[in-house]
Amino acid sequence: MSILLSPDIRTVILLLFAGNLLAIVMLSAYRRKEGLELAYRRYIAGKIFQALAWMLIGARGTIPDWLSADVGNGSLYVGFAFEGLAFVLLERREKKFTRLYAAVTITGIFLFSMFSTTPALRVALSSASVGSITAMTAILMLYSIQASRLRVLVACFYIAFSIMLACRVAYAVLYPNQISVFQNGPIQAFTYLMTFAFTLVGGAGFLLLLKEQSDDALAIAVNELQIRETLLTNIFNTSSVAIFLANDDGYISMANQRMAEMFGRTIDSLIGSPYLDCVAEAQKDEAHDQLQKLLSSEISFLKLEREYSRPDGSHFWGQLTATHMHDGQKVGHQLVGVIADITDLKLAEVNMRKMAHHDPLTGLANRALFSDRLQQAMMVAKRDQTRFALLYIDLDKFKLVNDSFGHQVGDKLLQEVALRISRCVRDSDIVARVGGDEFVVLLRSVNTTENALLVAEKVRISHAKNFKIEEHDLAISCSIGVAMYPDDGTSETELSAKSDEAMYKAKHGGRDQVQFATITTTNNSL
Ligand SMILES: Nc1nc2c(ncn2[C@@H]2O[C@H](COP(=O)(O)OP(=O)(O)OP(=O)(O)O)[C@@H](O)[C@H]2O)c(=O)[nH]1
Repeated sequence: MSILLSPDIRTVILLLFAGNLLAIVMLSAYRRKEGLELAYRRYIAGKIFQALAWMLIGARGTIPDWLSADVGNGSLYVGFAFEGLAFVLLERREKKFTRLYAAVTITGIFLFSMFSTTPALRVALSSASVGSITAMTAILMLYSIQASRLRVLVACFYIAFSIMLACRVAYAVLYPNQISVFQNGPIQAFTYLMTFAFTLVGGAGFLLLLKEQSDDALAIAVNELQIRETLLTNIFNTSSVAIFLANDDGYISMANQRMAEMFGRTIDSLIGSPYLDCVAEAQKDEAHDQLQKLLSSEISFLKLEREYSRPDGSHFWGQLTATHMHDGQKVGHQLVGVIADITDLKLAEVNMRKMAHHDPLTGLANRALFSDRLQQAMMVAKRDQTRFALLYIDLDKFKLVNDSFGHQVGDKLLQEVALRISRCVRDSDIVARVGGDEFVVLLRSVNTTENALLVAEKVRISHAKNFKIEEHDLAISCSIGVAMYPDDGTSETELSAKSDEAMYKAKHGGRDQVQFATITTTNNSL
């Protein structure tokens, strides 16, 4: 007991040195959480400076006095400043605190070097500086954003230590002859033992607070993960697109409700079945190759349009977006696929394409498509040195039908006429509607004027039978102009102009007849 009350001060200083040294060793092995490194490094630095300080102070008498007193005390302030800063930085990583601690420490060092002329003044100045730093740390910890119980407790220790140091300052000022650094006695013993206890409590407190911060961060991370999981589950379950996971054998391991609906199957029947089973037969080989590339990481992303099949035999078009995923050793290679049903889009696309090239009333080719086919036919005929015929057909007095029975009847008549003309020619020929009641026919397979006349006459005669439109029995004839490639022209403009000219010849000749651009043929006689 007597040893406890009057320990040798040098021994206690040695203990303080050793205690700080051990704290450094222990802390170096501690694994801290990311983001807390700055506080952790400051604390270690604090312990290094404190160990150095106690070593220099303890060596008083064996090393130069300025080194022991000035550098030793300076190191002590810096050590406590780093330690205090570490506690503050655990929660608030702000530069202003570093500046605050630096200012107080530098002031302490300056005052000590200027005014520590007597042992008592040294004690007073040293205690005042350390006390100010620890008091500041306690206040900053208590004013933290969320002071936990542990933080308040550590701050209380700091306050107690500051109060003790304040008492020591007062004692040194009041009784300057009774105090110096190495003087033995109960007050000195109490001071140093408190400092030792404070060192232990501070170290344990810091580690616990470090752990508390890590736990809090972990709890926040877990909470965020749970929120994300809930969000992802909701997206997965309520998505309007099919979402699935497939393992490295291409077997589906997870599928959402939309996928089951899209494929006309149950989720249970999808899970465990090969993804390729869902692909339409015609695309299976290609899909297999792409799946292999994805699963072997040859490609990491895939976006394409694919035809899928359902167990009832029906098909639909889907846009597949697939990504390759590798999740450590747990699940290995995985494929994440998203399929959007684009069947309606595809149909609309087909219709749009058709509308761009076809006459909406009759379904025949329009002028653009006809022109394209005519160009092709000219190229082929030029290369093969063959001929072909172009018919220009205009209905006779069609206006009368419109005027007498209305446009609706006129439209239906045009549809019927389109049908009759189409039936007179081969599938390889092209029939187009290029104006109100004007049609053109490209006879690819006809290379003599005789044959051209035969087909043109067939078209003309196909109009001889009355058209039954609604309750009306309509008679309508047509005038046909024929141009031959290359005899009448070798360009679209020339051929069109010549067939048009021939058609007008037929109109002027009394209608219901066929006229050639360059040879005169009176059809009615045929
Ligand atoms: N019902 C209907 N009529 C159309 C359409 N496009 C044009 N027409 C009409 O078709 C008629 C074409 O008349 P024209 O070729 O000028 O003259 P026509 O009465 O046939 O007399 P000719 O050609 O001289 O024998 C006009 O009355 C146009 O308004 C259409 O899509 N539907």
